[in-house]
Amino acid sequence: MYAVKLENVSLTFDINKSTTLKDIFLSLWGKKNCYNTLQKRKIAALKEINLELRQGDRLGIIGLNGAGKSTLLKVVAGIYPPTSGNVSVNGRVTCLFELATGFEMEATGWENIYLRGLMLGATPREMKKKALEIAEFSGLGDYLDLPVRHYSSGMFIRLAFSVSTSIEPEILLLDEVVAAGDASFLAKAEKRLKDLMGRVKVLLFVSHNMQSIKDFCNRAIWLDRGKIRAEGLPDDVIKKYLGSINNTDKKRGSVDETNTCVEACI
Ligand SMILES: Nc1ncnc2c1ncn2[C@@H]1O[C@H](COP(=O)(O)OP(=O)(O)OP(=O)(O)O)[C@@H](O)[C@H]1O
Repeated sequence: MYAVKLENVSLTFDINKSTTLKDIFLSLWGKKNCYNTLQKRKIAALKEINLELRQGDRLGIIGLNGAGKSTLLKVVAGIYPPTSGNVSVNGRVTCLFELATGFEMEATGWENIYLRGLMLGATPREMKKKALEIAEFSGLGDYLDLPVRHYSSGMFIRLAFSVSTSIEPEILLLDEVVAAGDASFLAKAEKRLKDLMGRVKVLLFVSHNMQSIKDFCNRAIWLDRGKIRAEGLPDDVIKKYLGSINNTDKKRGSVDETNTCVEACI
């Protein structure tokens, strides 16, 4: 039985860009046609992705900036519906990205611990048992009695990270950039995260750190302009990816370009 299955999944973002003052000046100088006040663009973030993950699969997702890695995680999380294709997920999903979103601003830290825990699939009884441990890990002390609208962004992250990592996920979606609060919190957060990544059954892990991909994953895909360019064992996929970067580097002298497919510009 699969845990995650993507069949021919494509996702295109429609972007409407208003004409700016700069565009108008450029059009006056004949540098740009500015008849349309709204320029329509399509960004093909994912193109015909096929993927099947089972228990024990720990998938590393690599690729240049803009290749579609985070979008892929968001499609699996159900945050973005695909433009075409099918996404099926069997199991409790925990997302460790965009941690600071989804709080009830008028509710206290304690109340948000319960609400988030329930949203992540824990039962009320489980949450009663876990709440104290979560509160302790967050280190937020008396702040937990206040509505979270009084929190700093670092405090949000502490709270969200503490809850999300205390509920045992079946499928863990992780974007490497988990800015987990200040230095004092970061050390214990990293340890907890590594423990969780080590024992979770199904992992989708986006990272630019190739060593982390090798350490935590047993499969990998290289996304290139929204398409899977290579898949297989992490070592092999990383070799292909880094090889292509070196080639591009030699040809162009730099690789700091984005890896996005802007399909149409009307
Ligand atoms: N909400 C959105 N609206 C419009 N375009 C988007 C949106 N989210 C992502 N994109 C576009 O989709 C493409 C893929 O973005 P994505 O964030 O998935 O890339 P990434 O591989 O995660 O990049 P990075 O390594 O820089 O984090 C980019 O061109 C980005 O501009």
